[in-house]
Amino acid sequence: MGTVVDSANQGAGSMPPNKKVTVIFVLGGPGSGKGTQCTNIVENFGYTHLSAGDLLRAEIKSGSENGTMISNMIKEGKIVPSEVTIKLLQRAIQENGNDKFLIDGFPRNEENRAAFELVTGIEPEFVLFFDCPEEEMERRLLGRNQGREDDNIETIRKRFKVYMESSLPVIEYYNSKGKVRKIDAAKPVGEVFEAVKAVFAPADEKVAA
Ligand SMILES: Nc1ncnc2c1ncn2[C@@H]1O[C@H](COP(=O)(O)OP(=O)(O)OP(=O)(O)O)[C@@H](O)[C@H]1O
Ligand SMILES: Nc1ccn([C@@H]2O[C@H](COP(=O)(O)O)[C@@H](O)[C@H]2O)c(=O)n1
Repeated sequence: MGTVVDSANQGAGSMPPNKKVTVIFVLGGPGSGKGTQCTNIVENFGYTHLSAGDLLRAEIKSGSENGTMISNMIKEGKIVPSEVTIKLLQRAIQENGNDKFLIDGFPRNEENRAAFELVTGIEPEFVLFFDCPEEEMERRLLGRNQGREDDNIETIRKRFKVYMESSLPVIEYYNSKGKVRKIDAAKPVGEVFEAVKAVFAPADEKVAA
């Protein structure tokens, strides 16, 4: 795997000294299949999956003082202030023994991206981008059935708007740096994973070499 960040050189409030981490950002629209494919990547390539949305939902459940604010933002499909999400991601990385992380659903906007880089000093190895048409994502979200408060048509439409206006520009930013690995996510799960494997397998061989 290419650049591995040495945390000793990272920004203020970063990882413990000498903890080297490799980070891959997993991005794509709501319902594009990020979580589903992260599960497959974890099983096959030894990464730890950190979903920003899951961390925020766990924070609500924990009774944190930020819980109500986070819950309201999620119900509206809005993006939670970066400092909150970054703190959760940092803590999850620090507490985990692994050194390879899939960060799913982050960065969601330019503020997320710039603040994460500033605070942690971490640059992603690459960005795995699940590209899926909106009508397919909508169909999947309406059928997900996991009791999520934001999987209703009103909030889904708001999430799509935020994705188009705030998240796609972040993907474009990384694309301009040659860091985006784009996957056709409209195909069945197994076919999508075949394309994902092709991205990870050469990187894994490089680590072994
Ligand atoms: N390739 C696929 N074909 C059909 N259904 C899929 C595919 N990938 C995932 N799904 C289903 O679509 C729904 C959304 O998938 P998933 O939760 O992985 O998306 P996500 O991108 O993580 O969503 P979110 O950003 O909202 O958390 C789930 O019910 C999942 O089982
Ligand atoms: N970087 C992020 C990620 C997520 N959120 C909020 O959580 C909602 C659900 O996210 P999923 O990735 O699980 O779909 C999302 O709509 C945001 O409200 C966030 O604020 N910042």
